[in-house]
Amino acid sequence: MAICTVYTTQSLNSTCSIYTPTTTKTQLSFHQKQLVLFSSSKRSGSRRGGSNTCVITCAAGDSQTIVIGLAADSGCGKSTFMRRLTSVFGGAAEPPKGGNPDSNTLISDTTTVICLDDYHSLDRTGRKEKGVTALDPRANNFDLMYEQVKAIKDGVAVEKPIYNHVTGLLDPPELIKPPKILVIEGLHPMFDQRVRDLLDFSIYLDISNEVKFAWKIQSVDTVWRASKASIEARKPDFDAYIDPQKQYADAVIEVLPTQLIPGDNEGKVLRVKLIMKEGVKYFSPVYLFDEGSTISWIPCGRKLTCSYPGIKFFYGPESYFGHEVSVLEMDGQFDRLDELIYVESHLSNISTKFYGEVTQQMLKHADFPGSNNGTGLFQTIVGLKIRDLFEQIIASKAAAPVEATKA
Ligand SMILES: Nc1ncnc2c1ncn2[C@@H]1O[C@H](COP(=O)(O)OP(=O)(O)OP(=O)(O)O)[C@@H](O)[C@H]1O
Ligand SMILES: O=C(CO)[C@H](O)[C@H](O)COP(=O)(O)O
Repeated sequence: MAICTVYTTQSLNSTCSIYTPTTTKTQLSFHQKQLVLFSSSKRSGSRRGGSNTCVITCAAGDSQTIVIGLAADSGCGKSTFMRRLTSVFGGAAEPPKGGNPDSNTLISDTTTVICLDDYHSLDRTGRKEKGVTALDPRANNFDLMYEQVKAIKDGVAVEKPIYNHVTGLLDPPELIKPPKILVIEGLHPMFDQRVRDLLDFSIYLDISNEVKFAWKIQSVDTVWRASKASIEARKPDFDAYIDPQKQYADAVIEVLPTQLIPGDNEGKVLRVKLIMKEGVKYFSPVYLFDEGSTISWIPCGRKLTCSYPGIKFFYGPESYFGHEVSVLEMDGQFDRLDELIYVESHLSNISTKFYGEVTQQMLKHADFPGSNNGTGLFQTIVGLKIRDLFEQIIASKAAAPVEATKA
């Protein structure tokens, strides 16, 4: 907390203006805000407010960390999504320099991504002994998770534990300094209400079981039976503790088998839904052609090459866990990523900074899983929406006056 002493006959530096009703010395206190005063004979601002109120307006508004939650089961594309998100902000995301080589943290200029596995309270042996999975709340320390996410949000660095996925042990902690954007990704970012309330935006990756199996088979084909068995063993806890979090998410990316090939369960062609909650501050849902209408669109034709089974978009309003949402759906896959610009130009509210930015991002990461379908497209768009949300929050803080009563 910094103390700011305000003399009404002085002006503040160029980022601040002071409006005060008297010429007497006034003391104000700020949370995480330091104001530099310069002596000047000029008086800045004008009289405003009641006789007992000082108002200070500062352009500096980036002292508080914005917190984003990303929930999903393991192996559901969180890391891929994080790579797309950090790329939107520019700069590479890397583990903390000189730290534990098995750290789960990724730091870039703007973002720090921490993995909530680091709040496991039981290590691998401990879970085995107690007969609980990592998805069980009893295997996680929500008090510490809350305290540390709150501290970071308030601008205070923390010593966060590390869960080592190589050894299955809890390693000594690592220092996490408050970034501009903190992403907490993992199994439980929206499970504990205290942590949930700290989130400025939340996302749930909802991968259907059929698709989960398909992705596991692709990634570890030699032990796919074990993977399938592990998905099945985790399912009761997944259903009890992970899946219900999607009701709290501001955006859900739901991944299902295609409907374009009757009876298809292969999980190669995907039907992906972007479910966007209405009424979320600083977040305006994406729409296709005409906001609020219901539209089914097959873009294949002169401008978009589509081989079998083609591509189908859907857009419309729906209800999701009692919330009003907008849903954008894409079934099928792109043959040529450079032609994605045709689809992008028909979408609105995608928060790009220039024409074709979605297509540029998709082309840049063409080798990431899901780049030829709705998973990559919607992850990229959500990344752009988060950048927009961040910029709006910063701008609103810069514009917001700080009010204090005269001491
Ligand atoms: N959009 C996608 N399309 C196809 N396969 C995908 C997609 N996203 C992820 N996968 C597959 O799932 C695997 C896991 O992806 P990723 O590492 O991004 O998930 P994760 O949730 O971070 O996993 P973990 O929790 O195990 O760290 C990838 O290796 C890839 O084979
Ligand atoms: O669900 C998980 C989240 O990633 C992991 O299974 C959990 O963190 C335990 O990890 P490990 O299997 O490496 O002991």
